[in-house]
Amino acid sequence: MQGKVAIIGYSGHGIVVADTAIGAGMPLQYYCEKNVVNINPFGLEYLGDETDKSFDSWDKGYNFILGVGDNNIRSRIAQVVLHANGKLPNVIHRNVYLSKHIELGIGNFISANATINALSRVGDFCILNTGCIIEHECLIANGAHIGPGAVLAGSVQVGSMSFVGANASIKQGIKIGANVIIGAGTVVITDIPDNTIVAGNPARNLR
Ligand SMILES: CC(=O)SCCNC(=O)CCNC(=O)[C@H](O)C(C)(C)COP(=O)(O)OP(=O)(O)OC[C@H]1O[C@@H](n2cnc3c(N)ncnc32)[C@H](O)[C@@H]1OP(=O)(O)O
Repeated sequence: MQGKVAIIGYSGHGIVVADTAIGAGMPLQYYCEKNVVNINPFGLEYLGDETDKSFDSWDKGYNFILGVGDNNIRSRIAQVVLHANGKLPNVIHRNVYLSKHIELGIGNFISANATINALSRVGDFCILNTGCIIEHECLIANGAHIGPGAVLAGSVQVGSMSFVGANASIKQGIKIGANVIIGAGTVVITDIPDNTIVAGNPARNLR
C-alpha cells in the first residue's frame, strides 16, 4: 500500500477496524478524533479533527480508513475525505471468504470470518461485520451495516444506510429498503419498506 494510514473514529468499532487493519498489514499510524483519546491500544499518533478547518493533513497522501459505526456519520465523513481528495481503501480481515466474482466499492470494512459469495455487489462505506454471510447475488447499498452473524440468503437487497442486526436471517430474494433497522435475531420473510424498524420472528414493525 502506498502512503501511511489514518483511522477516522478510534473508539468501539474503530478499535476493531484498527486491529483488523494492522492484522492485514496496513501501515496504520494515525487517528482522527474530536479530541485525544484515553484508550489508545495501538499507540497511534493524534492527527486532529478531520472536520476542523485547521486540519492540515489532506495533502500528505495518507489513506483514510473509516472507524465509525453509525451509518450516517460514517457516510458523511467519507464524503469529507473524498471532497479533500483523500484515499479511502477497504479494510478486509485476513480471514474472510470473498468470491473472486463480487463487486466491492471503497471505504468498506469487512470483519473476521465474513463470507461474500459470487455475484454479490457491495457499495461504498459499508460494514460487513464479524461472521456475516452474504450469499450469492446480494446487493448491499452504500453506508449499510450487516451485523455480526447476520445471514443474507441469495439475491437479498439491502438499501442505503440500513442496519441488519446481529444474527438476523433474511430469506432469499427479500428487498430491504433504505434507512431500515432490523433488530438482533430477526427473521425477515417479507420485503421491508424504507425508514422502518422491525424485529422478531417473523419480523414485525416496531415503528
Ligand atoms: C459489533 C456490534 O455490536 S454491532 C451491533 C449489534 N447490535 C444489534 O444487533 C442490536 C440491534 N438492535 C435491536 O435489536 C434493538 O432492540 C431495536 C433497534 C430492534 C429496537 O430498539 P428500541 O427501539 O430501543 O426498542 P425497545 O427496546 O424499546 O423495544 C420495543 C419492543 O420491541 C421488542 N424488541 C426489541 N428488540 C427486539 C429484537 N431484537 N427481537 C425481538 N423483539 C425485540 C421489545 O421486546 C419491545 O417489545 P414490547 O413493545 O412488546 O415490549
